[in-house]
Amino acid sequence: MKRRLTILGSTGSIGLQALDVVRAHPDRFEVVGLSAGRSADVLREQAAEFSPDFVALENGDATVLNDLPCEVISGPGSAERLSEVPAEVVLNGIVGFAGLAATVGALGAGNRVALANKESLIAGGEWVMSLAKDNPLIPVDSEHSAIFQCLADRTDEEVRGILLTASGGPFFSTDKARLMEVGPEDALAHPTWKMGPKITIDSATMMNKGLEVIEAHHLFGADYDDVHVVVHRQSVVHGGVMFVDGSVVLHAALPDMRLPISYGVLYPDRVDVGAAPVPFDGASWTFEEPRSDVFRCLPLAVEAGKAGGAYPVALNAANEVAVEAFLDGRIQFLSIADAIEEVLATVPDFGKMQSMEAITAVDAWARDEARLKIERGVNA
Ligand SMILES: NC(=O)C1=CN([C@@H]2O[C@H](COP(=O)(O)OP(=O)(O)OC[C@H]3O[C@@H](n4cnc5c(N)ncnc54)[C@H](OP(=O)(O)O)[C@@H]3O)[C@@H](O)[C@H]2O)C=CC1
Ligand SMILES: CC(=O)[C@@H](O)[C@H](O)COP(=O)(O)O
Ligand SMILES: [Mn+2]
Repeated sequence: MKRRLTILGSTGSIGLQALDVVRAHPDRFEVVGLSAGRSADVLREQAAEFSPDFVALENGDATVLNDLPCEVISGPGSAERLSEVPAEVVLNGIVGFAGLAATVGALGAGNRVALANKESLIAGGEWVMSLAKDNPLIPVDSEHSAIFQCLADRTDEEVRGILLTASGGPFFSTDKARLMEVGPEDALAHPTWKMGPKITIDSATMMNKGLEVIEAHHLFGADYDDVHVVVHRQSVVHGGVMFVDGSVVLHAALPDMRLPISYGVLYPDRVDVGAAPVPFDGASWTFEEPRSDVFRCLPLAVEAGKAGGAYPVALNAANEVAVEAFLDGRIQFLSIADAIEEVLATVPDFGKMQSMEAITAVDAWARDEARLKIERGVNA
């Protein structure tokens, strides 16, 4: 049976790997829709190969799509409109807060969501989970896919905690003096994963792990103190579940996003995506404590998650602005955490985050605040 699949962000790292999965298993998929941000030419080529019913282009020049034999949606809100088109599964591979509207759109339309866009859960939190009550939300983030697989249908009473592994990024062993000098090129050199620029910088600051703690809290209903981050430099063990009897079930695979993507879109089936098996040839697996004194984004995120309400929304927005500023060479690497900390220190009472309007208002406020603080010199 073919699964009717929409891929949002088909021109990005997650999207391209999802299309590799479809290419490897054409008998398993019918492509309903593909969406891009600006890359109209790439989207056009993808449409020619995968014959979707719809393409959606959020920001680019859509005229090159005009002669495609499918419906073209273009302009702001395109991905959200595509997310609402009936599909058996919508893979959300959009980067950043921009993905929230599409997660909400897909869930509202009754479509199953395979979620790579973790920012949806950071900003949308309980509200998104409440929308997902009747529709499954399948995690695609590698650690959460791992944990989801380890949990299977275990009950809350059996589970003591969640184990979230972190690669430690390119700077795990770098001293603080050197971290004041590292630039975008250094930070984009992730040791184990090849990903888009935003998440790669998040991995280098360890904000990615902080966002993933919040993501695990929402997806699995885990208390923050029961989500344990451990640095595992090899990125082979992706996560685990700690049980009340003292045992831990771990998930291992070589670092290859085609695995969690294929599992997420074909759940509960598993297929061969051509990944190499985990070698048991004497290679060591190591586990270490995170350096939260240097990588302050991790504790900042956990604090924001615990505070709840507007705090995780503001954390996410400030982080997006600060990462962009770092990539543009406007702030130093360590100033990413400074900018976020300064924004979090001034969050007013925004009330409950139970609608797109409420969340968008906090997001816009925090972006303005972060830009102001960066302009005034967060490095000073
Ligand atoms: N890459 C990975 O291995 C992993 C990624 N994730 C998460 O998955 C998400 C995607 O990451 P990744 O694939 O690395 O990111 P990329 O930057 O590689 O790709 C982002 C995709 O989103 C599209 N896009 C960007 N802005 C908008 C917008 N405003 N509206 C609609 N579409 C937009 C881009 O389109 P275009 O390029 O055409 O402008 C592109 O297709 C992130 O949330 C990330 O944290 C999670 C785990 C692993
Ligand atoms: C592949 C994936 O899921 C990323 O989120 C990955 O976890 C990033 O690596 P870090 O562990 O360095 O954040
Ligand atoms: Mn991850």
